[in-house]
Amino acid sequence: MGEHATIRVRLSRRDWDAVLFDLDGVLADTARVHAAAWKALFDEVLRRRAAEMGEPFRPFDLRADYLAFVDGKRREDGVRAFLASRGIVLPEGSEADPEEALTVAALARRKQGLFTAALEREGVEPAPGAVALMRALRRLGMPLAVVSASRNCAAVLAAAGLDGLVDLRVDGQMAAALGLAGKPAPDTFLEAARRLGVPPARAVVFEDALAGVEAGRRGGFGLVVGVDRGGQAEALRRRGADVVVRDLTEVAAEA
Ligand SMILES: O=P(O)(O)OC[C@H]1O[C@@H](O)[C@H](O)[C@@H](O)[C@@H]1O
Repeated sequence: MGEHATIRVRLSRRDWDAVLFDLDGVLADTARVHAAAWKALFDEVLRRRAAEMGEPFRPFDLRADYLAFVDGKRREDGVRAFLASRGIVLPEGSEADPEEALTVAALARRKQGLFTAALEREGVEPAPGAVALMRALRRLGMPLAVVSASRNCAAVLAAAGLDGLVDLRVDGQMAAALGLAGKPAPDTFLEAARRLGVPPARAVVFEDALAGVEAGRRGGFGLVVGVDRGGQAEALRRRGADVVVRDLTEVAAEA
């Protein structure tokens, strides 16, 4: 990306009353950390399965499988959706399951261990353009929320130095406490709009996940901006993005 990005979206305070951002892959560069943790988890399961069934090992695809089945969804929904794509249905299990159990609960817990370790190893950076756009919007008095499926949302926001820039966080922990359905259901975005006191039609959603743009569209948000980290612009449009940008350097704030 050159110094002067093409501006594809201009957000004015006259047109919009709030902006709701997804976190991983939109505000922070953590989508790759999640994807790598998912791959480590699933490849181990798939290897075990292949050995048991005498079948060839077909690894988790960091790009295609992540984007289609896991991205943007609650942790347990990601476990179920990817394994279902390989014809594998596991028992739900419970928090009491041992570490190596083949249950949804045990796999979700292992994913968290892998994610935390990777985060500590690699750190988190804000995504390109995120800080500048958030600051510019705040100067205009635009309320900003982060709406994420992640139960690590608060920690990631803080690690990326973005926690002081948002007015509201609706994350995986709040969704679990309130019983809100995860993306692609619109519930978490609608909860954010409700808490900010703005009608969805006057709010903008930024999302990089297919499940996320679908949630924005189903929620009746005024503008759904897809963020394409590479190669899925068309798919984002089909699932509900009104416009697609490559990153937040292509978005400007205007009075
Ligand atoms: O496991 P967590 O941190 O609660 O996050 C759930 C999901 O959060 C989403 O934001 C990510 O796109 C997914 O990769 C991740 O699995």
